Amino acid sequence: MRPFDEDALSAASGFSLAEREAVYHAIMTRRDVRSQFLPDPLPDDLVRRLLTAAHHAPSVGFMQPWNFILVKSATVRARVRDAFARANEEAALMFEGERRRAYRSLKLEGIVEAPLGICVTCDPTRSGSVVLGRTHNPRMDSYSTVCAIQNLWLAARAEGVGIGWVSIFHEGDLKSILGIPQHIEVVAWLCAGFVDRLYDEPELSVKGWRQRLPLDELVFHDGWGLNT
Ligand SMILES: Cc1cc2c(cc1C)N(C[C@H](O)[C@H](O)[C@H](O)COP(=O)(O)O)c1[nH]c(=O)[nH]c(=O)c1N2
Repeated sequence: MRPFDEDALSAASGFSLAEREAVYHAIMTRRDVRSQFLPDPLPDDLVRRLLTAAHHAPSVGFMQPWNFILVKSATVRARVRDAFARANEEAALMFEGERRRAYRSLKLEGIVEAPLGICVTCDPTRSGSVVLGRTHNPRMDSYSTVCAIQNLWLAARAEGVGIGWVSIFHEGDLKSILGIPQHIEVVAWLCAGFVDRLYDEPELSVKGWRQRLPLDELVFHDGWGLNT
């Protein structure tokens, strides 16, 4: 049986206790940011570190299907915000009564406030039509792109940069504003900027929209629904 004392763990993983705790600290305190962005531009070398973290994500067949469109232009970001506003009004109408009122009270983007927008895309043709690991599920390239986004999000947390993922768009609007070719999938619009404070819990939770589910209700053993 392998020993699991502190020294053995550090030796085996190459992470000291403080480094292991730092990984969990980034995970637990990462937040989706909508309204706390500071206007200061992000230095290019910092943005480069975030993109490098994203680019080291796992990807199906190592296809690396992502691209990152960096949008500093206030004019372009205003057009993206207008596209959000149109889609968001449609979204509001999908909820009824009190829930619609609550939805409308939420701030769900910081597209203009954040000094940088990062549109993350997925190119399904990046490594040919037959991709190792994607042969029976075509969505694996999108999943890979999401892994890149999560890497970026966690690295950003450690750098004091807030990230807000905005998904309330017609994809065609973003493609048209940014000149993205038809065959490329838009996976995310990320608002990025320095923050000096973050919510301790998800903003949707703090605002009473929805609470974190108990982990034990989500874990099954040896088959669906088997959690005894
Ligand atoms: C794929 C996807 C898409 C979106 C999001 C997330 C993800 C993963 N989230 C953020 C989401 O609301 C948030 O992650 C959860 O509420 C949990 O909060 P924390 O991220 O832990 O702060 C999000 N938030 C928002 O205000 N507007 C949006 O359009 C979206 N879209």
